[in-house]
Amino acid sequence: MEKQPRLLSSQLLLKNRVFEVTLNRALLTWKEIQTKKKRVYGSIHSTFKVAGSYCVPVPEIVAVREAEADSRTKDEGRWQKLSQKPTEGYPCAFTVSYVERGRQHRWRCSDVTFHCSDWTLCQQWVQSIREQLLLLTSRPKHLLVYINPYGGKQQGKLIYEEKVAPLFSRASISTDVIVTEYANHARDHLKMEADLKKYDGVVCVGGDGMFSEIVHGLVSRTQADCGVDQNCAEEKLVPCGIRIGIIPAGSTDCICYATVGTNDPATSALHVIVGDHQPLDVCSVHHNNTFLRYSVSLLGYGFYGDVLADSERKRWMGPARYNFSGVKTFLTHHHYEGTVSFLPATDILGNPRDKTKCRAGCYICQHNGKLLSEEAQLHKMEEPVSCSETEGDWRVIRGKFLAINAATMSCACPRSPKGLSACGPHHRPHLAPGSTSCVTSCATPARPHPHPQVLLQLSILLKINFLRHLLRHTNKDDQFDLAFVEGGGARGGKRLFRQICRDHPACGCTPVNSSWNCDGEILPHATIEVGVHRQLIRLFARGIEDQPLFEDFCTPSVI
Ligand SMILES: CCCCCCCCCCCCC/C=C/[C@@H](O)[C@H](COP(=O)(O)O)NC(=O)CCCCCCCCCCCCCCC
Ligand SMILES: Nc1ncnc2c1ncn2[C@@H]1O[C@H](COP(=O)(O)OP(=O)(O)O)[C@@H](O)[C@H]1O
Ligand SMILES: [Ca+2]
Repeated sequence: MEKQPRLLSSQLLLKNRVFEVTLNRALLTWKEIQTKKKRVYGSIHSTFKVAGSYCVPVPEIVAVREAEADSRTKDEGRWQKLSQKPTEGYPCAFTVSYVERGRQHRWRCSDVTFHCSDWTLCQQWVQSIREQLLLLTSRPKHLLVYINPYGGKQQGKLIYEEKVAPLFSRASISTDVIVTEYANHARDHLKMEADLKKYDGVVCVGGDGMFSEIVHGLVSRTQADCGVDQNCAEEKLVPCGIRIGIIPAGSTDCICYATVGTNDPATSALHVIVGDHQPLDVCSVHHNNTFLRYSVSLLGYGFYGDVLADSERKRWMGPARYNFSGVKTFLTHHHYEGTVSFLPATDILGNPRDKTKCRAGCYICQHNGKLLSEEAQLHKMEEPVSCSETEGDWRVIRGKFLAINAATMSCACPRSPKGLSACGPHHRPHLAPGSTSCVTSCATPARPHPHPQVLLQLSILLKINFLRHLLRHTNKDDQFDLAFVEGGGARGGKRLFRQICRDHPACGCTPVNSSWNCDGEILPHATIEVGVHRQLIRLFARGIEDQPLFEDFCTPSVI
């Protein structure tokens, strides 16, 4: 990093020890100065030695404030050593709150209090840090908060009041809070009433369904303001100008987990405070040229549709309803006949087994997902032909499916920390490359194909394999090396599935239709068209950071 000019540097006390504290535009650093007795030519000299050294990036400082009346009397001896005397009767200490990184991508707000020799110096420090914070223009100052009191374990209000509101107030963020009173309250308020010009962002306290309400409200509002017709499947949608923060308080919370790395309310609040940007792709779902819904996480027919339909009847169980309905659905083993048509994504990175990881500041997400490396060229040539037919550029798969899943993001969540998309080495695709990942688990093939990765198995074997496939969600293994699972990318901006046919007679043991699970909301239509809209929304998130090697709470970084 380019060396930044020093703005301020002083010797200050921290826990009764002397530190050299320095502020520049990028970093706040503090280095301990230990006094050590050293014998030189027979006389005792006091020499300084630099020991522990810590730093916090300025953008990760949450706030600075003057500390309350402090333990100055205790420090008297130390100040005398530094030949300084603290001013009587004034606060001579200031506290810096900053982001501290913990295990598994968790962030915490920590405090460090520095004691100054006089009031003027203390004021100078507080002022200088505040000035640096004011330069961070991407930080939100005024937020509109929607709380779903009904989702997850019905703790949304409590989570916000106890874990989030105190952090927002520490960061001097003002809020207007709406606790929703019915389903689609937040969506309709955003679409028709909210004065969005007043806010720097919208915060959603709830699960993926609540986030979906916010997305629908904002996207619909933006299209209405710009005269774009959502019913026209071919329309290019206009990106939303306002960012969304997600405080996880739902049952799966995969959009939060996949963009931050954990489902922890305080971590999410800190991501909002520091004002990061994470663009996300959004799928639009149409039926007969009528707009149905948007999807950001999972659009799943068959297994996940059936799990959802069953689990909604067991809401009283809370998040555990999915496990119960998951096992039940697995054991009932329904499969559905249908046709999937899609345009393979050959012009982007993020193929199955792509070696690049999508991490904070991802190169692929920032560079329009264009084919940029030789490695990607190679993927293009190796793209499997699979069991599908082709119709021009389109690939068509007909068969009996246990599940058809289109994941616009990794769908990583505590149940499946690596997510379920086929893209990326650990199945964590890019967050905004402009494609969706289509994973089909077929029961019987319409036509077997010799390619080893897409050869489909008979359904009795499939049942065993499907369990193995599910089990692999829970660990690091490759979910897509099983013979009956097909994974592939589908191109964005075009129709992904042309139709899932209802009219093929199914074999006697199978109900005719499942329903679509669209980000956890039931879509009753079977035939749908899906298109991907690149980077349509932006979150207050950084993407998943590379994990530090050390285990314990560790920031401020030790230099
Ligand atoms: C044997 C253990 C297998 C564990 C398999 C775990 C698979 C988890 C995949 C998770 C995909 C998540 C996609 C997320 C979608 C969400 O947008 C959406 C809404 O979120 P919200 O509740 O916050 O509003 N969530 C969902 O649709 C929930 C899907 C959850 C499915 C759980 C399935 C459990 C399956 C258990 C099968 C066990 C078979 C055992 C046989 C003896
Ligand atoms: N006040 C409310 N009362 C009832 N339902 C609500 C309310 N606010 C939002 N909802 C709806 O609650 C459903 C579940 O919310 P969600 O955040 O997805 O929680 P969960 O993760 O538990 O499913 C969503 O369909 C959402 O539209
Ligand atoms: Ca839900």
